[in-house]
Amino acid sequence: MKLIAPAKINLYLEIIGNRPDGYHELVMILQSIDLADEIELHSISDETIRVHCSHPQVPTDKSNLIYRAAELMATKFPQALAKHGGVEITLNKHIPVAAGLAGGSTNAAAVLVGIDLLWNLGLTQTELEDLGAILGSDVPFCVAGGTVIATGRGEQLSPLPSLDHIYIVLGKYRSLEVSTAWAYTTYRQEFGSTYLQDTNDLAARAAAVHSGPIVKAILEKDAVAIAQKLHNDLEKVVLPSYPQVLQLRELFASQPGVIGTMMSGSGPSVFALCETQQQAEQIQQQVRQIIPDEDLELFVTRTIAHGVKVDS
Ligand SMILES: C[C@](O)(CO)[C@H](O)COP(=O)(O)OP(=O)(O)OC[C@H]1O[C@@H](n2ccc(N)nc2=O)[C@H](O)[C@@H]1O
Ligand SMILES: Nc1ncnc2c1ncn2[C@@H]1O[C@H](COP(=O)(O)OP(=O)(O)OP(=O)(O)O)[C@@H](O)[C@H]1O
Repeated sequence: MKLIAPAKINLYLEIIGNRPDGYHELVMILQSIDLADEIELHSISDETIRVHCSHPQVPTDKSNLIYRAAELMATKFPQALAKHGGVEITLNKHIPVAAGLAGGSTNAAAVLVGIDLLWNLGLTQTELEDLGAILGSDVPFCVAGGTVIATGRGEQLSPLPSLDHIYIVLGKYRSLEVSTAWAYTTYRQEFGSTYLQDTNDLAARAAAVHSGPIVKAILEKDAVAIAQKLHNDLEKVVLPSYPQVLQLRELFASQPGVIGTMMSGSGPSVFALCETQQQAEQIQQQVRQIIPDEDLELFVTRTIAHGVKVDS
């Protein structure tokens, strides 16, 4: 079985409070993009989990989110494991690693969906999302995909009408990795005093985003209005610490045809929104001429309406 595991960008990321579990209360708008990994998955006779990936930055031991997703399914469904045997999983990596694009999260989501099908478990999407939440805050979204408002620590999903064919130029320096935990911890240290405390205030803030300008623009499929309302609180701590990311963001913003630009998630990926594929390709070429450094990976991709799916 072969599955497609799309990456994501954050069109909106607001940190609104602390949680008792040490995570942050968020209001986000997550968007699936065409840049994706491929996951091949098949049953093997013994009850083991084998992970293969040739990417130098991706571990193939038990720390890999692919392994952890398969292990979770084996733990939750021991009878199915005994009946069908273990799984051998091969990851063909295209999504930059530790980039703010949910690379590991979407791989985990693909394994949950794939094993559900392989073992004929018949799990609902909500059940798969709930299993995903055990593995990481972005995994439930990666199961669902499309255009979604996410609250809580990112696992409470409220789907929006999907955006597709908004074109994107995405840039990530191979040598840069940003720890998501570092970004949130640093944000808390610097801005934690602004956090909302009361549950009702948190709910009111989430509702305000739901009825606010960027969701209105999404409902109207107004790409220019969406691009003007992009937001990411984590830029406040990542950009000052990573000047190359700030430089790339400013370079994107200066290119004709770019309607908006933002860092994705905890970075260091930066994306620029464009209205046509031709504009995106021209911007990619222009940026490559300005920054010939091969350390900078540049992609042209687009918004899509789905998350993890079986490759037809
Ligand atoms: C930055 C984003 O990618 C935006 O979509 C997500 O918020 C992070 O999603 P993720 O990488 O799946 O996050 P997890 O693997 O669950 O958590 C990684 C670390 O990020 C921090 N974290 C994550 C989510 C959240 N709501 N609050 C947090 O403080 C925690 O320190 C946690 O230990
Ligand atoms: N399947 C996987 N693919 C990529 N990285 C993985 C995987 N499994 C574990 N990792 C580890 O997870 C770390 C974070 O990688 P990942 O690509 O998921 O970050 P990310 O895209 O920033 O995630 P998010 O946007 O959810 O914060 C990497 O440093 C890598 O060592």
